[in-house]
Amino acid sequence: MTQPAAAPGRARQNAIYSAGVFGHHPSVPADFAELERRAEKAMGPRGWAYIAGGAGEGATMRANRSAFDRWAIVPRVLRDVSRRDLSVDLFGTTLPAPILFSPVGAGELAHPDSDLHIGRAAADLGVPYIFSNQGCNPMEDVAAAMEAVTPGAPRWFQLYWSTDDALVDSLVRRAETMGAQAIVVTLDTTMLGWRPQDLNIGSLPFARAEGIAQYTSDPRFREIVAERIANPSADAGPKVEITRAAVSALFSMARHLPGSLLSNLRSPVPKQSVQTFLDIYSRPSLSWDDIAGLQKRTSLPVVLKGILHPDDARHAVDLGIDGIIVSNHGGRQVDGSISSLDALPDVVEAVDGRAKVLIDSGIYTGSDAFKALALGADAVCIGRPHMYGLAINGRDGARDAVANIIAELDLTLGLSGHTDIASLTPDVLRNMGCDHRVR
Ligand SMILES: Cc1cc2nc3c(=O)[nH]c(=O)nc-3n(C[C@H](O)[C@H](O)[C@H](O)COP(=O)(O)O)c2cc1C
Ligand SMILES: O=C(O)C(=O)c1ccccc1
Repeated sequence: MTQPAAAPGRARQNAIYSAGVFGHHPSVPADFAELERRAEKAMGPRGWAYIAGGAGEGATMRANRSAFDRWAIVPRVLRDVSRRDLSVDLFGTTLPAPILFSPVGAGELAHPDSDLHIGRAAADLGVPYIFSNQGCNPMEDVAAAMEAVTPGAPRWFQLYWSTDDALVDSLVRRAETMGAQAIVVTLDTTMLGWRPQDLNIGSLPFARAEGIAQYTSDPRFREIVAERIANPSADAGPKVEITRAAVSALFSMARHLPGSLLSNLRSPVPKQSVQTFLDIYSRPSLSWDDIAGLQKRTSLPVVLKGILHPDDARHAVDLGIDGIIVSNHGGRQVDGSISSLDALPDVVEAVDGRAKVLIDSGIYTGSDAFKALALGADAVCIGRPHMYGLAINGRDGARDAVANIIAELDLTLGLSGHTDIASLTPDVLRNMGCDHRVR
């Protein structure tokens, strides 16, 4: 029997091997270790520190990876796996695979116009791109770029809850208008974690106006900036020194700022935009009441990102939340945190089918995705791999880094004796209790 066109594993292998006959190399390496090495070479030191870096001594990042090694797949044979279906339903949309692009801010450190390229990469694959609130391109531009590739290409919006509620409303309205299918509220970054790689070189992308395009393109944000310029005493919060690079980065986004102000190079707008962002982007006082309020303010499904404790998961579903992303932010926030995979089974049990459960942090291969799905995730989100692909080869690199994970997931599914995602349960794994891989 011929393989259906939708089987991504063999199609991808065939494409790579066939191109190899003509001396063409794939756009990105097929394994994570080499992907990471090549990305480091492709990025500048500030980009590498920010994107690859983690919290503290890196224990959470290591835990995210080693958790996968404690679970072993126990393959079954002779089950006719010639036809496989990776599709899953999420909030009324059928996805070709249970995979999403995690929201990643300040991506321009890896590649100019990062979000446009990632958006096109996600649209190529037909899997959702969760736009970051700390994006480098306004969400409307990214949505348009995705539409140009595939009309209706799925996209979600990730929100950081500002101290200014009118800004929250404005961002949510814009997300609804640009066609977002869900709002993801990130809960684990109300303050920036302790990040030695960035601290050691004194680098905070946002202080250089990297990753603030959703703000500088927002009418409410501009209003706040204008108010602060008119009334400097309204200016609050710790001051940061705004570099010349930040000012020129903001001027390069000229079309998102009032032209009259930009025509004057001594304009206070760029400096005030950066300072305003730093002052208001996040509210550490955020509580469950705010989340309940948000559900009343949008018709879109609300997904909470950064949940690790089953009681928080229970609280979320009791409020009628539509989805949860089990995540420790890729190990970038709390050093010594539980890994996402270790947190997953208890969260799945607490949610008990009342909401969708997604996971990210340390999912770098198709085998990792298989294990997370078997432990009860409805879908998995991919963070650094797509950023590394982007750094190495732009849109094609971002696309192929994720295409490789989908391809390996498809092959792992079939080679383990399964033909669809729904049939994956914890029974397909064995807990080995400790690292069992021979390295
Ligand atoms: C460079 C970088 C920037 C990130 N920016 C955001 C962000 O703006 N919003 C957010 O919710 N998560 C952000 N995250 C976290 C990711 O969404 C995701 O949780 C994490 O990358 C998953 O871990 P992984 O990189 O090991 O796959 C960022 C992660 C990285 C690596
Ligand atoms: O770097 C991050 O992981 C991130 O999500 C973030 C978002 C806003 C401000 C600082 C960091």
